[in-house]
Amino acid sequence: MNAVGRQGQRSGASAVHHQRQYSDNLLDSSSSNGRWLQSNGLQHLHSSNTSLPPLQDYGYYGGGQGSRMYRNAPRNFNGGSEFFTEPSSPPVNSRPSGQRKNGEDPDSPSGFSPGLLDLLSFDTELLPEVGFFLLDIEQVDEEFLEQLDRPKANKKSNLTSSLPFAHLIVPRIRQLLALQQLSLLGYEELKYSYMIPLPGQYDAPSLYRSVPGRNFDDSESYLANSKQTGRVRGVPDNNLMKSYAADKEKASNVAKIKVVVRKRPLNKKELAKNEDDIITIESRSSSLTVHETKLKVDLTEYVEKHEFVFDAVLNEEVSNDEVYRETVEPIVPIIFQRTKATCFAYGQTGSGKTYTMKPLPLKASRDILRLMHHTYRNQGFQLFFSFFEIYGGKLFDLLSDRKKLCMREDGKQQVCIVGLQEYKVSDVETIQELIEKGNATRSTGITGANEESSRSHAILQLAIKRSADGSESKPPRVVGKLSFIDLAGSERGADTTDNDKQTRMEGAEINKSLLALKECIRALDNDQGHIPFRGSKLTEVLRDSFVGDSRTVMISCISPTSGSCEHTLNTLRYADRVKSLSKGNNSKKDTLSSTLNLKESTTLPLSSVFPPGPTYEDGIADSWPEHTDREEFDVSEEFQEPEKPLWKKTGKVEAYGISNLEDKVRRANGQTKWKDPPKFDTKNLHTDDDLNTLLKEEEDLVSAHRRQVEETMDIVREEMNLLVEADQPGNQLDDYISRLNAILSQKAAGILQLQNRLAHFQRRLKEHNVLVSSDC
Ligand SMILES: Nc1ncnc2c1ncn2[C@@H]1O[C@H](COP(=O)(O)OP(=O)(O)OP(=O)(O)O)[C@@H](O)[C@H]1O
Repeated sequence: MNAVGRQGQRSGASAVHHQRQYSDNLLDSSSSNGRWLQSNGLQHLHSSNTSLPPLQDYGYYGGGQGSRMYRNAPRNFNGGSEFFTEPSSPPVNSRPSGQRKNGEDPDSPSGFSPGLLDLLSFDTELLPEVGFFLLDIEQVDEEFLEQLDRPKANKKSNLTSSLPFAHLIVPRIRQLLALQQLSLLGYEELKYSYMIPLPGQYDAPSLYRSVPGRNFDDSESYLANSKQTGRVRGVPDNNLMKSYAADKEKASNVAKIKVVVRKRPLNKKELAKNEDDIITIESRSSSLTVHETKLKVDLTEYVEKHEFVFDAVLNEEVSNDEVYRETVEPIVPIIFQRTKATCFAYGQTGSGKTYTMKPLPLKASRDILRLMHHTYRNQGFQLFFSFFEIYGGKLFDLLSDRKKLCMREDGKQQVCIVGLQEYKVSDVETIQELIEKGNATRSTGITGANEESSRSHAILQLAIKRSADGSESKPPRVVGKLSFIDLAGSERGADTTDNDKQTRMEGAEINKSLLALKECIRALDNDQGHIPFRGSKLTEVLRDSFVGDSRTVMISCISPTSGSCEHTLNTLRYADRVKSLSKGNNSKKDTLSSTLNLKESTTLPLSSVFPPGPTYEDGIADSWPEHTDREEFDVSEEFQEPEKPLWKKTGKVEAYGISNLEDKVRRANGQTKWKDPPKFDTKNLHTDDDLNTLLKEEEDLVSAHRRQVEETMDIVREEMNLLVEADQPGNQLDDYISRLNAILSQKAAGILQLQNRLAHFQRRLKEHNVLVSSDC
């Protein structure tokens, strides 16, 4: 049984800059704390804490001795170039007079230097200075609390004096424990380092954890305010309750999946060629419109608009800092709460994936280290760094001269990458060097051509580990992980038709991994028991990021020009599917998103078997059917399984309900936007327009069918995974089969609708032909 408490306090004068100093060791045997423990018969607490590392041993931001400065000006997580250094204790001998080493001189509290102290060294004379204390509540039990509260709670105790403020602190600790029991506070949250505001000192809502948009040093500004105003205010009990509940809610508010789109600016070449920017962005509504130029049957041009809504849409003026704030920053704190998070960039070659991804790990590392050395100080967290790539289905270590790596699964189905170098890192400079080294290896890999980077997935992982007992004597275990993936260019998945076999194979592998990634994310967000991680090397490697509490941020990168229109639409459709098919898609914005995207996908008016002909926006009713839309991902050979065997196998297709029918087929459709559906009237048909309409419908039909095929492909792959898993002991084959049946029922309904649609089209074409021949 032991507890470690520390108090933080604000330095004296300056509101802008202030200095912090830390005790050399929380439980220095010569400290007042040590003496207090001894005098109170609690020396066992003392000795059990000697495993704690000395506080000055950070090696953070270059390390070194001497007092380091915090800037107490507003600052956000990413910090950037901002001045932020961690304090450390100056050598004892060099301490200025007037500053007291913790516990050295208990009789002169007025000379007490600001810093973190052991809870047990509280001194009543420090009352105006005391801010909060940190508590390793895992170690706290009722016996301990009683001992702290001895005068009231345990008259028979051998303690000779009570811990100062025990009467204030103990009820707080009990309150926290009660919150945990009420599930308002997770055990993990409670377990590690809590800063508990001292009653009567602050009415600050939550000092113990940073939240986005707030300084890590907010606690200090609270302290500063409190001191400046000289106010001593009570903290209503329910305020604390509320703050914990609110914080918990905040953590759970970090969306499981967040899809952000980033548009890059026109580059020099594009500007020189006077290329059009075809993408308009409405940041406030997180929407964007792609203006696609098409040709009518008479070869006149018209513009078709495709609208999309995502969680955030970033225009070409948005900086990398803002991208970080929008994407990764909110998930950094929760990886200390046993969360595995993945951030990946998706998009065609040259759309800005690397440009976007490159700065993120460094910014995240900075924040992680800041949390480790500040909020989670002395909790035994360690940061590990690794960087590897997947190229042609094989793994290469980017920090070991592209050494080939093997992936293995242990008995507990934990994936480990044999031979992968993992570096323990404690400062940003080292991380920066490692990132640069990995990037250089990546871009000069194999052929040395930059093109190759577009054909590999680069995975940079930041793992937070901690040994079970918080000490370094045992090997640390992963607490949370943040993976950054710079994916292969999405258009590469379509290289399966290339003449070169190598290129085809690469394309198939990329295709497979992009599909598998999408599937895993969807399965994750739907809390499906089965995550189809075996779909590709990429998802297998990321397996541990797909189990437990996970978060995914997808950044879709798009190029602005008309030459990239097709790829841009494919990227946006991929992103849309990742987002809109998810169960968690229930925020206000998301509802808007699905509504809008649904509106866009009304190409097949399912409510009618004989749907009216469409009118396009901008008064453009007709279009020549341009079959320019390539498969979003060409079907790789191994996915080209026929549907039939599946249907036969289950034998239940006819019995399936047609629920979610419209939804399913709408999803399977393209993004073509339609105005109010006009009435179809054969009498008013005008030859060219009608032909355009019909051909446009045919195009839509083909596109719907294409999506059906893609879905079938997914199902086949899913089924293959299921069968593989079913062979393993303990798996429930029945569950798998019924889930498969459910998927197939939706599929069957979709195909049925497609058939109806086809019949309708054939009828209309016939009518059209009759009309044309009578005109002649
Ligand atoms: N938002 C942006 N602002 C300014 N320049 C950008 C932006 N996004 C991309 N660029 C520039 O565009 C070029 C291509 O970007 P980048 O290399 O990141 O593309 P990519 O998608 O990673 O390509 P690949 O898949 O081939 O690796 C680079 O020169 C990059 O500096």
